[in-house]
Amino acid sequence: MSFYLTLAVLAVLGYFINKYITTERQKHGLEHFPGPTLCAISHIPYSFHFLFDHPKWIEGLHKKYGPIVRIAPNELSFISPRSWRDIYGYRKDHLVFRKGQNYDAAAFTAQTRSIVNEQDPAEHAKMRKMLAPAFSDRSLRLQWPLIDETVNTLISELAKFSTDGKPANLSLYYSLATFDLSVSLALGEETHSIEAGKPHPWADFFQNGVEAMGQAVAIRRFPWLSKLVIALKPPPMGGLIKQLRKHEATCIEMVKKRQSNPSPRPDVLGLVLSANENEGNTFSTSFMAAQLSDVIIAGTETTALTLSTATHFVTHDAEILRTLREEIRGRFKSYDEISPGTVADLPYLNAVINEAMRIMAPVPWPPGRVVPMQGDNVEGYHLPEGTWVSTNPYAAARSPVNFTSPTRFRPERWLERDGTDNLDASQPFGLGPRACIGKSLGLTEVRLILAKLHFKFDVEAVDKELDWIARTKYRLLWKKPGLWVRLNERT
Ligand code: HEM
Repeated sequence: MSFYLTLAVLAVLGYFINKYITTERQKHGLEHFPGPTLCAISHIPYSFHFLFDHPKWIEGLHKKYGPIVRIAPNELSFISPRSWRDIYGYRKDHLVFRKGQNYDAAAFTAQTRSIVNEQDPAEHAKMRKMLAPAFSDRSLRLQWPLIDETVNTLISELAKFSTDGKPANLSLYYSLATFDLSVSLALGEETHSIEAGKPHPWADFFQNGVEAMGQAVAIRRFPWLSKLVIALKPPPMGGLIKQLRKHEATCIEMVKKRQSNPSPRPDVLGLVLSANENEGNTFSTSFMAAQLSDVIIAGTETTALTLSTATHFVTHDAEILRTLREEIRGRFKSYDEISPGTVADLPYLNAVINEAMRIMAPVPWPPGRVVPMQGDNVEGYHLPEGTWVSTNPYAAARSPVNFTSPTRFRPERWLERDGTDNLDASQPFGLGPRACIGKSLGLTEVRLILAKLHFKFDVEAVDKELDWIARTKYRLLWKKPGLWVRLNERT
């Protein structure tokens, strides 16, 4: 009897679970899209993976389910070049897809909106216009001497390793250099972490605080949990929230300091203030600090990761290293000829950089957007209003649907006239109105550092077996492993 009773209870339970799953699957009108059942009914898988391995998880889902995957109850992930254009680009007679709630977890959101997290397209356009004068070609030219000076400091410090015959950890030195560059170019503050050979105290935030933002993104998908965490501040969240507040206070202090010492130095703050003064615009200190915090966060580890990925793959392939060296050493007769103005058109160097950003997208999270009023088409499918969508930068650029031998580092694919790769599937700087405002600056930094490095030194990897992709951990941005090299200065 008890056997039949158990069977009956299980049957009823099974019926209700099945009914629940079917109802949840159909709730958002996305039941026709493939994906794991748990993702269709719960945010748990998305949030869990957001804490640890999101890009690699999404890459795996696309391999299993195809080019469109339902990754959360109300959310689809895409990988095609067309989806980049549909979701992020400008389309005639279409509304802009605004940023989704993932961006609410950024620094300063409790006080003010900023360029990265502003969701309203009209408000964002105003902010972008306000910051644009600092990122024009003219401004970049004014910043060239500042960039050159910091890169020369980096190369001089690295030369000491060559003299001492000790290996250097380029992962570390790239982060030190891009941090010094970002702070100097944003705020005019000198942090001298290259010379110190270790991160500036403020730079701690850029690993741990950014990681905290990633945790906040994961938690915010469960509003009750989010409230609980804010109220109880359990470790490590309590410490990380404190660190976020400290970072905000540091930014505000630095902006105040710079505002009380007006100078003609062409840093972002100076350029923005003078351009907007002419227009009669004024901004609160916390508003400016939020913008500069974004500029520093957005410009530091993205650039450092690109440098590290490029260096890793170049030093693990003798043919690529030889071709790159020949191009750089063939183009320049002396070190002093290498400058921000002369490194732009080295085709093989640019191909190496494009390939590094393809194989390891520096911004690896899904840049989520929301389908606007009355729904819209993405990749030919009409999606209901409010659906969350993204093209996954990591999965798209590493998909065999878009690239032949996608896990192979092959700069030549960027130089082939009639190659078969869908190069447009790799969009490391994003597309459309929210694309990277610092693209030219970031590329100038990367080109200059790599050109000077390979002109000055023969660079040799210490760990020939290092698996860069496996050892680089996702923590909203990437946490890089050590990249140890021997540097032999050329005579
Ligand atoms: C290799 C280097 C870089 C890469 C790959 C990169 C990538 C990106 C991407 C993908 C976005 C769009 C993010 C989104 O939609 O959520 C973005 C936005 C942004 N980036 Fe970069 N970035 C780099 C360097 C820089 C630098 C050097 C700066 C400034 C100094 C910078 C400042 C910004 C800002 C302010 C935004 C927000 C733009 C907006 O929403 O209007 N980035 N970046």
